[in-house]
Amino acid sequence: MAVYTDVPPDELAKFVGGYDIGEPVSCHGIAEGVENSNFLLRTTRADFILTLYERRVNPDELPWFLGLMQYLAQRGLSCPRPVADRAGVTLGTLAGRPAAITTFLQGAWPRRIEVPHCEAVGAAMARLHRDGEGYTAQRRNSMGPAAWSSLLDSCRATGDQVQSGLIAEIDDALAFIGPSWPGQGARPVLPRGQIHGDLFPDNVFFIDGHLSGLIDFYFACTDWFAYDLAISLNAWCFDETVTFRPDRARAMVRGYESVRPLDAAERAALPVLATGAAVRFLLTRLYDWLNTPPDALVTPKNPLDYLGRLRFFRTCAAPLEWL
Ligand SMILES: Nc1ncnc2c1ncn2[C@@H]1O[C@H](COP(=O)(O)OP(=O)(O)OP(=O)(O)O)[C@@H](O)[C@H]1O
Ligand SMILES: N[C@@H](CCO)C(=O)O
Repeated sequence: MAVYTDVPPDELAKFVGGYDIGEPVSCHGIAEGVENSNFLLRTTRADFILTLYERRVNPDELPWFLGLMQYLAQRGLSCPRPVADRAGVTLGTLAGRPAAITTFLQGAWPRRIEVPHCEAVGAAMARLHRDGEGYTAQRRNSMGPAAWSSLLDSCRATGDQVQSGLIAEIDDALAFIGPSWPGQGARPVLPRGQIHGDLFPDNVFFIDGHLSGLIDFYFACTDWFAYDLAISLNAWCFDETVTFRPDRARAMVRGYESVRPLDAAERAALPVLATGAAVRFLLTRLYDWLNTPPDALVTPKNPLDYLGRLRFFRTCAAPLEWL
């Protein structure tokens, strides 16, 4: 369960009193997620999400994330909208943590992924890329290639306990990715802008098979659009046995291109971008696996699911034959 910080009732009442959203009726910790503490806050007027920012979020960057969500929501993208307090401020402090209240999004994430989900996610991602264009403030990808070596170093001593040879395999992948990444040497740069950066199934809500919205923008950043697609190809297009599902991947790319066609350089870069995305989530999962105490109220995700993805994408020739 991802509730790292308890909120005393008197502090909650004082905090909510700063907003014009009614009186708090209940506030329950939400079991899902691994990054932040999330609560379903029910007031006399409506349901909201209360988030206390924990681990990987740099508090100085919170105004950028909240501003992006506000901007995208104003352009019609269905995503949580930060709620301003009576002074017009969307970011506060609660129980010693940075905290914000956002609107509650109806729907549920798909427990069983079907091909049409993938097409809908592709289209929604492309709309996010298009609609984010007027949000000009940039945020460097703090989980991009520049961060991977030090993450790997922090796992180096104990990583092979998870699987023998794992660290050497990641070292080898990084040596391949480094010079092959867009913008390196003669490699072309790609179209870039605001990306979600973590568009996994548990961050996309559906109602009756229709996509109802996107949540969790706290890894959003300014990066190659095609890298966002590469992240979601990893997250959505493998089954439970970590077998690649080309039907899902084709549907995702089709959905994406119904809004924003990929150019030739983006298509050619997809294998290395997908390899990099596999390394990124393998590393963060590995770090969490090695550093989460057994009695913690959060269940770390299995890093080896991403080793399977990494191996798959490393064997793909460019351009991907299934596109
Ligand atoms: N705006 C929202 N509307 C409705 N439910 C929400 C909203 N935001 C979060 N939730 C609920 O809280 C859960 C966890 O939220 P979120 O994914 O943002 O947490 P996280 O700790 O950042 O997780 P992750 O591991 O995906 O990074 C979601 O799966 C969803 O059930
Ligand atoms: N979506 C990530 C967790 C949040 O960073 C994962 O599944 O590894």
